[in-house]
Amino acid sequence: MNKMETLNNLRIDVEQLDNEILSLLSKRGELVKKIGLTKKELNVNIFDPSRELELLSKIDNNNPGPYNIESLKRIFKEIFAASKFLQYNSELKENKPFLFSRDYKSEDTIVNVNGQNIGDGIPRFIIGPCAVESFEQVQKVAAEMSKRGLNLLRGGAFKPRTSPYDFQGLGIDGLKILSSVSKEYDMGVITEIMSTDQLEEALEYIDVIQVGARNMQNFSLLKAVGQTNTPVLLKRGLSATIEEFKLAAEYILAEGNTNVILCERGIRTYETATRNTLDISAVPILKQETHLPVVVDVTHSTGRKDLLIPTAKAALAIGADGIMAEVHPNPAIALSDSKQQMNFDEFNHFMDAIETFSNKAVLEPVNS
Ligand SMILES: C=C(O[C@@H]1C=C(C(=O)O)C=C[C@H]1O)C(=O)O
Repeated sequence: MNKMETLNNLRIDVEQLDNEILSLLSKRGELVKKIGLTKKELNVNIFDPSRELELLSKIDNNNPGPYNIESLKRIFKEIFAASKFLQYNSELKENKPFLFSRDYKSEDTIVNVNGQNIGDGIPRFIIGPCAVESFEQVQKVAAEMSKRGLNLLRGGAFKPRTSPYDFQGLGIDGLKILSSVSKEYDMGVITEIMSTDQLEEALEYIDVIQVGARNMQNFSLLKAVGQTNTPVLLKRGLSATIEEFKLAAEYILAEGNTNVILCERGIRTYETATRNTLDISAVPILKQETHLPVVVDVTHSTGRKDLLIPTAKAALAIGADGIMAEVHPNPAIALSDSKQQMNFDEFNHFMDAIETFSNKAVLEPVNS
């Protein structure tokens, strides 16, 4: 046998052993999963450091060589870590699909807000000023929306501003304005609540609680809104992955509130041409992987009025259930986001363009 053949034969033996190690690891994995389920019944922790130390010391005592004990410890610590992962995941994945998932519920969730079924296949429009500034300001916007048959009114009363010196919103007075205007025009009110202590009082005035991007992982707020029956519009965090976004929704669903609407509002990237980068592919991913309605906030994702029409068209074309956009009677003097809110002419032009587009899309479906 020449040297090359010897090498090949040795490698064949190594592969044989690798297969045996794999099958032993697989058997170990199955045992570890059973241990995990037993621990769950006993209500004890998955991670057991003293058990791991005991196993490492046995490995040290029984080590026949040639590997040194430090190498073996690293290998076995990896095995322990993979085993704990199996135990945590067998609990989550095998016994209980995530409540947001299509595995848990295959049909689309439809959230009814003031007679509008968000998620039923018809595009919905959530329109209003960035911040509530006065009764007249909100009333003017509502009147303009009403002319177009729109009845989902947004407006911020509690404003999470980047600078503490910027306008922080009118608070409860802002909610009262939203509520009385919405009664006058028969509209549903969507507004952001920033903390649990605002929640109870706010519920008297609003129809949809918005959890803003900066609060997407405020877990106590998510749990608190989950304990209500009021629909929740959950915005994607500034730098949140889709996985983190879905898990934030899970916090709300796990408390029993099934009326959750997801809102893609752009994410932070290196790109500076837009305020945020609209992650348009998040829409079909969320539609595939969750049963929840998905809306796109074209104002915050772009921060540019010239991009509102194309991004809204793209959002609807790719499967969004609705569009959120900001409108102000006089954006130049708005107390927040003055550059990105539409005035009434721009708003009507926007709606004309989107209505034509979505009717056309319905009449002439694009064959893929
Ligand atoms: C399997 C167990 O759970 C964990 C994983 C271990 C392992 O892979 O051997 C050991 C201790 C625990 O941290 C166990 O407790 O026995």
